[in-house]
Amino acid sequence: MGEEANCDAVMEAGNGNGKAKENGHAVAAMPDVKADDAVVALADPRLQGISDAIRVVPHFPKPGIMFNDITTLLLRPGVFKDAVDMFVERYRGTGIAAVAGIEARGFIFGPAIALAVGAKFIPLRKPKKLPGEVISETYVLEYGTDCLEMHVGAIPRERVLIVDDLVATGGTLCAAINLLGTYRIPFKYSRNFHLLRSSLY
Ligand SMILES: O=P(O)(O)OC[C@H]1O[C@H](OP(=O)(O)OP(=O)(O)O)[C@H](O)[C@@H]1O
Ligand SMILES: Nc1ncnc2[nH]cnc12
Repeated sequence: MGEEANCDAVMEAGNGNGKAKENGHAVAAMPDVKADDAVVALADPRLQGISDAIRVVPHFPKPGIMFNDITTLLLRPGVFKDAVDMFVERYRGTGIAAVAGIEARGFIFGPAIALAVGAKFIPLRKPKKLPGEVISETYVLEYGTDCLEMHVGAIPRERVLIVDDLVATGGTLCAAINLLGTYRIPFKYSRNFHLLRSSLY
């Protein structure tokens, strides 16, 4: 331990309360992004198309939830490609050795990004899906609790990009960070996690 932080937490294509759709921009949870990068990202014309392609379904799966449905984006190959490309362009050549995708929607975007940046893919799965020895992290969602698991043999010692479709409460992303950090995140970085957690909840 004592090494520099080497796990980037990324991604969303809308947020859970529909505000990302209101301002017309996808919101990215990128704790390592500098202000200048954020301005460039918001100015990217592809973001409007991505935002427009995501259907917002009110009161699904229960009253009060504004559900950001990415299946409508997947029906438009050009926009789907834009979403993948934006992450590939940001992370290609940055030393990402592994992409960790969160089940299930992180499995839609993660492998494409992994292949394009030349990284391996690590599935972070829901409980009782992985056959080998696992480590687990339970977390709270907008509509219940859940758990993520990762094969012990997949624990990366390298720079990892976490990919999912959306951040709502941030509980899933924090669980993924905790899971990846179980054996390798130094104290210095844990403090950053705390800031990330605060900003997302
Ligand atoms: O920020 P949070 O409040 O944690 O919510 C975001 C998570 O919720 C959704 O997944 P969900 O658990 O619904 O599972 P699914 O991908 O299998 O539909 C979404 O794909 C994120 O993983
Ligand atoms: N508002 C939302 N839309 C889509 N998926 C979600 N997962 C958690 N909250 C969500």
